[in-house]
Amino acid sequence: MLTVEKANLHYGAAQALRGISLNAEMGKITCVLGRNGVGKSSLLRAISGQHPLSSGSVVFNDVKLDGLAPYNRARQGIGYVPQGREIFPLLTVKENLESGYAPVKRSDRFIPNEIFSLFPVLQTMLGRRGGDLSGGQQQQLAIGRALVTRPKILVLDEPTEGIQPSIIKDIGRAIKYLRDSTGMAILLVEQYLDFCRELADHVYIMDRGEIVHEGAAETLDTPEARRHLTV
Ligand SMILES: Nc1ncnc2c1ncn2[C@@H]1O[C@H](COP(=O)(O)OP(=O)(O)OP(=O)(O)O)[C@@H](O)[C@H]1O
Repeated sequence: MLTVEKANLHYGAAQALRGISLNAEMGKITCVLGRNGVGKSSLLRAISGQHPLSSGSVVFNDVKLDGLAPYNRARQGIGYVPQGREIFPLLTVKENLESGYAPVKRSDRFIPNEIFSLFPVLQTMLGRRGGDLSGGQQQQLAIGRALVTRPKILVLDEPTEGIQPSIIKDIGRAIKYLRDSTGMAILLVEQYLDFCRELADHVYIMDRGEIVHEGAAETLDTPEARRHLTV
């Protein structure tokens, strides 16, 4: 299980996370919802090691991650799919996938077939440049690249952002498959309510750097939860 405890994070004098505590359990999909700018990406950057916490801690399967570099967190099993996907545009799809080899041991340095079963388009486009793919295909590639690192938890930053509905469905199916077949934990932040309602086992809502609601996916339909999500 991933546990974030009393996390505070600053950008200079500006505080983006204010005492955030949450859990993401193995074999469960945990969604963090919230409007623009409430600190969702900052939370994931803190978990993946892209930005340090000012105080508080991140613990994964009893290992304290604070102070570990991103590649060492990847070795601990944290697979991070960043907002905007961050595909290498001039590298091929195959090379982009292979860029996930860095944290894995030599014997695991191959692309698992499962990735092509989940996202067949990646197999047909292996020789194409990452920058030539559509936004939805790049999102699939970014998830594929994270899976190459053999994660125990997949951490996704707005996987539906700017993506057409048919590919959103494919991505939703893939996320459910990964939960059910591998028992990995999935933690995703989103603004797209229906996607979370459909997928989540547990939800949190953030507002201005704080957790303001926590519960089962059905609780998203309560007036109290809606109040934090409407613009
Ligand atoms: N590198 C940075 N330097 C300074 N302030 C930042 C930086 N990154 C984010 N912020 C600020 O921190 C706050 C939280 O931003 P964050 O990106 O975590 O929110 P978010 O909920 O992910 O928003 P979005 O949905 O727009 O991605 C915002 O006020 C934002 O302007």
